[in-house]
Amino acid sequence: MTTSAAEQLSTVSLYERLGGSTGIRRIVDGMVDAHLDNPAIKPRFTPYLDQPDRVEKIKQHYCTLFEELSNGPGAYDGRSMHETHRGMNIDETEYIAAMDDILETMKSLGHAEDTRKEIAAMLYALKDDIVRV
Ligand code: HEM
Repeated sequence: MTTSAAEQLSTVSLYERLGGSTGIRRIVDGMVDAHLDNPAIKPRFTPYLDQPDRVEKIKQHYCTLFEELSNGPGAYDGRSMHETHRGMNIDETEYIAAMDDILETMKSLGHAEDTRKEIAAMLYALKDDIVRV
């Protein structure tokens, strides 16, 4: 009996499909580079460039968030999404721009469409804690 690609996919956890902790770090590095190159949201992030320690901490928090969302070993230990983004007055256009950066980074790293869609759905579920809070 042969196993279809869809059946094989369903047996590999999202965390594994992301490439584990190393793969997640690659996504986060690419995503931050993309944010810094994206005119829609770049000004939000450039002020942190002279604080490399803080950028590294934010990246680590992003990594643990992705690990937790994908049922990997990491547990998110940063501030809540609401607390982190409260007072920034982030609008929908910025939110979509950030999502696009993440999904385009994943695409360029070779992640399958199904995997990208799962991440998109997870991130979209966080929207109400990030936009206009
Ligand atoms: C796609 C949805 C988003 C997710 C999952 C997300 C997640 C995160 C995480 C995990 C942190 C680190 C929190 C910490 O270190 O305690 C963070 C920080 C930050 N996010 Fe977001 N974010 C999203 C969208 C956005 C958008 C759309 C903007 C603005 C355009 C934004 C601006 C920031 C800034 C400026 C920080 C640094 C805050 C600080 O350290 O003071 N984020 N975000």
